[in-house]
Amino acid sequence: MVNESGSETSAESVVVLNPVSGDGTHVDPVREQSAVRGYGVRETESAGDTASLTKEAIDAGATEILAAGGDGTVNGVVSGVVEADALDAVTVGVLPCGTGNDFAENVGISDIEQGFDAVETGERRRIDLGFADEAPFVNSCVGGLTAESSAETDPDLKDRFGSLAYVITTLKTIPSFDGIRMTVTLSDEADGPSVWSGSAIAVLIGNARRFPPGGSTAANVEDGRFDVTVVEGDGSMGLLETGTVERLFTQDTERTHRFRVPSLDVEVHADESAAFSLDGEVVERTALSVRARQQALDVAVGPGYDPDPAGAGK
Ligand SMILES: Nc1ncnc2c1ncn2[C@@H]1O[C@H](COP(=O)(O)OP(=O)(O)OP(=O)(O)O)[C@@H](O)[C@H]1O
Repeated sequence: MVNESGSETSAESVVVLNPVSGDGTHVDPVREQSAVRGYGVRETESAGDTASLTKEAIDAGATEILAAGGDGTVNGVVSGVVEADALDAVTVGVLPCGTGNDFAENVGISDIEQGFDAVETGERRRIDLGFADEAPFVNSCVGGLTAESSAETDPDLKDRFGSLAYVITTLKTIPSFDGIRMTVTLSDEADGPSVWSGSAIAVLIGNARRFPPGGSTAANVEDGRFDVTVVEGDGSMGLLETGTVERLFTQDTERTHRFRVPSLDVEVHADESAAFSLDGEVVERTALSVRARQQALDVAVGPGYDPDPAGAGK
């Protein structure tokens, strides 16, 4: 099959390749493996391409789309599947080529070869998909201070904290910070809504990723619930040391509030806005409605996938 721009595409199985993910060393191996295994390759040329290339491939008949990149690329591919209205028709695979690769890790895929193998012979699971208003996210939606550009964020911090690294970078670089005044309305069919209101450093909404005080960062991603952590600000926080900031997000303190709910609404109070990072893609908002759509996304998972990583439905 030949597309509008004249390049070859494989109709059914397409790799959407971000050549600038990670350190770029993945480009040749991904191209080679795709050719050997008979996949079409669509390569992004600019930041907004991932979703549109995915949608084009689906419109041309693709039923398997492999995201070759990091978490931002997975997010772009899933956005393209949603735009094509193809959640019930398409399986998403992941070839981990980014800096952090949180999502790949949480679905049990550790390298490029394993990503291809998962699509060809692995198990398919339907996992939860988060929506922040209309925008999907697979890993996490992290709201906090207006994030500094991702370029300033240390790759090691990104590796360990994923999207949260942007908030941590900002906290470490601003001279003082009072917290963002917000109201978080958490809804659970069983218990009805509950409300948290106050000054927050960050609100962390995990779908495939949890933000626990130690232990695994993988979440149960088939239970239709988010792991939500609100980290409260005390109104007198000065420039913080790296260790202090990291402890805020890795330990349970009197400032940490945890919830497990299928939906929540975040409202940032008048005259403030917050940056929300959806799998690392940053948007500014004063209000956000966040919903889990249970088992909405079909994913080719690897041998290390554990549907209930923390045990007993946690
Ligand atoms: N051809 C391109 N040129 C410039 N930017 C691109 C291109 N294709 C995609 N992007 C952008 O690259 C960004 C980062 O991609 P991605 O998250 O996959 O890699 P990463 O940051 O190295 O990994 P991770 O998120 O796992 O740490 C995304 O925001 C995406 O929009």
